[in-house]
Amino acid sequence: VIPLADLADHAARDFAAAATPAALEDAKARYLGKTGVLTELMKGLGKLDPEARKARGAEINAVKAQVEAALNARRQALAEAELCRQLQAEALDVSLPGRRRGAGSLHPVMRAMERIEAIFGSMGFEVADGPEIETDWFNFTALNTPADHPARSMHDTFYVEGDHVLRTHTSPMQIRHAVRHVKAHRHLIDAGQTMPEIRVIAPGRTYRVDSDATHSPMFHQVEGLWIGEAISFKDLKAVYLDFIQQFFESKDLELRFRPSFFPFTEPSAEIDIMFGQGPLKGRWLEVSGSGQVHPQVIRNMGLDPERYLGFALGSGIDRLAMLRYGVNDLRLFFDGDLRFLAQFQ
Ligand SMILES: Cc1ccc(OCc2nc(C(=O)N[C@H]3CCS(=O)(=O)C3)cs2)cc1
Repeated sequence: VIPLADLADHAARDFAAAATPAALEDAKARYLGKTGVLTELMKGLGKLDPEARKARGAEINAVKAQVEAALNARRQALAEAELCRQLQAEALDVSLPGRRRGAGSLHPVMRAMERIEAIFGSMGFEVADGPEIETDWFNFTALNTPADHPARSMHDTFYVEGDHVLRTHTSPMQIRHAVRHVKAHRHLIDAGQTMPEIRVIAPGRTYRVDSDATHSPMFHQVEGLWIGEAISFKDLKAVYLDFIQQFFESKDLELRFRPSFFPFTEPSAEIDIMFGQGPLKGRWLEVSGSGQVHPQVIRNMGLDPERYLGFALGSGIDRLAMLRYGVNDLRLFFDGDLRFLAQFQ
């Protein structure tokens, strides 16, 4: 049995040893509960005479108050310890940088297309647009491609119902633009006055039945057309050299024409470039086709080929983008893999 005088200290040590609120409630019960020490002492008061009971009762109440004070102090301490633990556990480091919401970005082929449009735009070329599903006339016939030409075959061209095709190049847009331009200036032409030159590029999606590391069924082309009364190969070379130097941001590159054949140009030439530095240094790279627009195509625009002439060129935008960005597999452009695309933020 603990003497009354030591009870408060004893209880305080008991409460201090209680590590959790539940343990503290158990310790509390030992002193203040139904069978607690203090409760038993109070019960013992009944045996005493009134005088002694009053005095003893006061002594017990004084100790009870000390025990309750010790109990509340411990409750407070446990509550603060719990709060401190929570604050530690749930602390937010407000100095951390915010979580970025990944910003989208333009696809590398579209970046190349916009770059090409800006460069030709600075040389006075308009940008034509037109349907991706084309008629046989605009995709082949108007471009002097004979009925039995291999390009028309099913293993090269996607046919959709009727005699429509998925355009195999962006040339149809050039023809459409030229026909509209000639119609709009018919009055000047017939009056023997000067028709404003046709100076247009036609960038866009094109489709061919082909698929490997350097060919995709859908790819992107840009074609250029400059028609006037005295436009020749020298203009083509000047325009193309300026374009390609700006596109690759380098004057340290050479350009050469290599004789070739296209139904819509005569004479025709492939254009190769060679970088003076970098990983592709010293290698001739085919980048375009070009030529003097064929007289029949001039006629199909509604112009007299004895009076109007000019050049045309065509380039694969995906190919130019691959060269500019060092991409070695065309299919990477179309996989939609964010690890690849994020490099072009
Ligand atoms: C009215 C009109 C008249 C002539 C035209 O000639 C467009 C031309 N294209 C090429 C050419 O070689 N193109 C290909 C090269 C790479 S590619 O991406 O496969 C397309 C040469 S001349 C176009 C429109």
